Amino acid sequence: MFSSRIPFHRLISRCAVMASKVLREAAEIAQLYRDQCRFPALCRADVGPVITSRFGGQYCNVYTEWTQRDLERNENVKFCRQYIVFHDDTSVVYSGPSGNCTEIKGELLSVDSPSGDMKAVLRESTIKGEDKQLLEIWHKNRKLKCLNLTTLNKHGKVYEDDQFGCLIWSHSETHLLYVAEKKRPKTESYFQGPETGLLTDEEDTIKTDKKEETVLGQQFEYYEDWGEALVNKSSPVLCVLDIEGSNITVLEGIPADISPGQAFWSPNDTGLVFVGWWHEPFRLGLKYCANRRSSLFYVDLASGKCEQLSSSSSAVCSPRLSPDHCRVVYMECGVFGPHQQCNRLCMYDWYTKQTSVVVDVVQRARPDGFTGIYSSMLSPRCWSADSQRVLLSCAQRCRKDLLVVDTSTGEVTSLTSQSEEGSWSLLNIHRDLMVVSCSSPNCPPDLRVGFLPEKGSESKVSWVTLEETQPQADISWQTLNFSPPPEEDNSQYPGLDFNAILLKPKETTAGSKLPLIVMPHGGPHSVLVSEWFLSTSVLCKMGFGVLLVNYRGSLGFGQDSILSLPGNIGTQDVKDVQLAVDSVLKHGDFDEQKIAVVGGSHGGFLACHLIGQYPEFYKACVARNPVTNLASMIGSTDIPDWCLVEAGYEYNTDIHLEPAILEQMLNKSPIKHVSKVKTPVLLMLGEDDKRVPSKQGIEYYRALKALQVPVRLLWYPGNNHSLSKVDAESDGFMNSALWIIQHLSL
Ligand SMILES: CSCC[C@H](NC=O)C(=O)N[C@@H](CO)C(=O)O
Repeated sequence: MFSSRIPFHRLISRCAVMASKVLREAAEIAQLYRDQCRFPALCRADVGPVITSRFGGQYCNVYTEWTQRDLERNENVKFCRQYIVFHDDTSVVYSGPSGNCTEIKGELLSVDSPSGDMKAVLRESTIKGEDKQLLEIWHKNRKLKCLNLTTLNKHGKVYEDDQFGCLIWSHSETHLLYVAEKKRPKTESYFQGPETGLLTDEEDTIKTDKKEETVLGQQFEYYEDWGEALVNKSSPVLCVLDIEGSNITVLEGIPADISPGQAFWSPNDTGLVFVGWWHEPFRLGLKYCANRRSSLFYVDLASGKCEQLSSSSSAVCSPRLSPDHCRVVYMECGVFGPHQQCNRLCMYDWYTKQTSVVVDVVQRARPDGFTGIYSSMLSPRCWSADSQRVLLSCAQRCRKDLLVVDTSTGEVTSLTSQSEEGSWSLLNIHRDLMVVSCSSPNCPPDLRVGFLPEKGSESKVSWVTLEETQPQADISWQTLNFSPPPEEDNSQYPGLDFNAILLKPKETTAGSKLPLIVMPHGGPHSVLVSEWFLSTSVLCKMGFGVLLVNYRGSLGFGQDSILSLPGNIGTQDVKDVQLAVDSVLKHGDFDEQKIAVVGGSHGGFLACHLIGQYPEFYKACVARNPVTNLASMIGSTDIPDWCLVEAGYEYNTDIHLEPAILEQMLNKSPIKHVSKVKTPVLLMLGEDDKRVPSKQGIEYYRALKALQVPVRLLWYPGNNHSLSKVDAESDGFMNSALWIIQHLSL
């Protein structure tokens, strides 16, 4: 059994040192997960008006909102905490919390008026057993008004999502703007209404001052929606509330083929500026898809005239008005093609009506290291006080940095590239006071404020921490860079490199080898930045090494890297991940027999590919809502264009699928390699996933069953693509960890 050339005692001791200690008991893992869940994440920050005290000192209030998983209540709780910041014109003099945390319940949206005197809240509430949406107006310590929007019945549900939703005060503070679903006709069956075919609903007649028509035979009408995470959101309308008169106007004049969202008041409140997405001939999923044809529009309130302000052939998002009300910045990228790309930062001059490109698409990293703009959204406010510079946070390779853009020169300067921390997120900026959050793979998010230094002194920003977090001493992390060997270089896009983040438990027994979990991200045009993740920190504390791979095609490395992948999925990305793993193994810290792969969506696609293409290598696999067969997915996903583009074809809404195209899609899919799989697979599927319908996972499950490869399927009702409900996420984590422990024989 043993080689005679190695003495038996040495073999025993070698086995003993090689076995690294991993936490295996379910109860202990659950306790660790529970402990790590106690670090909240920031989701919003607002800066209130500057107040000058009797003694001449200036101060302002910083309002923050946080979310935290509550495993006992099985929900994500949201709470707020406020801070007082005393400052002079350029620096923070004193700061501290003003009071404790308060849980926020039932609020869908809330916003202070520009002066800070009033507050508007959109609330959901159950009244006499029925769900209602209420719009409340608060003034100082009083609730001035509460409108029951559901009963008023001027429109459907108010949109509270990031894609379309908004709740915005007019500059005059007399009106509020929001987006809601268009009112639908009341319907009844041909066999339930009176024979006249037209009914009136008395209750609605009273509430809406108008006879409401009931149409017959349309109860089963299909309304397209905007896909994954935007279900039942079909036809948004812009709504304006006149606060004094409690009057709601649903805006007309917006072209019938446009869905409006992300709206705000124009200078002088003469009209509304919004992003309009074209929805003909049909709607495609919008979440994670910045590449949908859309433009900036202005609708004039007096005339109802609607004007298009940006190009008809691009995709735009996040328009933000400058403090002097003269200019609007927004991000723009190409239509169709990769779902997330390098953005252009554009600027529209309100008075000259001229548009300029402030920062263009970056094909390759510039000599100063700038790789382009990859933010999915600009922060609610992003302008410097003098309306000259714009601040944003975005991935630069695998680190999220704070960048300042000078709008007159297009010059980009990083505020954070020299810092030691992992990644930075801009929450807000107001009168040059920046509110940011900073985290690392071993340090949960903190909260800091600092003044934007004047141009030329950007590196001199001095941060004041309002909420501190401690780095976790038992986790170490590093960034690793990789260059593909010549035979894997992309001839169309030569010389591209990529990177990975490696997390390791700090304390390891000398000579022992760690088990390794490989995690490629989804998208594929997405990126894993060096920030805090709950699951990776728990796995690392359990005793695993974790390798997060940003293969070629990831965001943050230049547009060429993104463009190098479509047409090459299933090969280039798979080989990049394997190269990263092989390189890490060469350093000898990890046990080659104890490697697992975990991924969701396109990351699940890669996990399934890796176990098919490297059948002896991975000892356990976990796949969340994986893409397993592009050819069978194209007809059922909310983003069929993804299948064609990533398979290397152009997409048109009237595309006719040829057998050769379907064959290519099949060839690039993990199912093609399934007969070689030996690795035990844990599948986790969301019943309501519109992006990668659960049938993808089931197709793979059946194939593995037929091949007698160990497979287990976890089915999460009420969950969509992200499997992010608290019980699904925590159950998924526990089962993944235990699956890996079992099949790595730990
Ligand atoms: C047809 S679904 C393609 C995969 C999916 N892409 C975009 O939604 C994906 O990988 N999603 C990632 C996020 O980008 C995920 O982790 O869910």
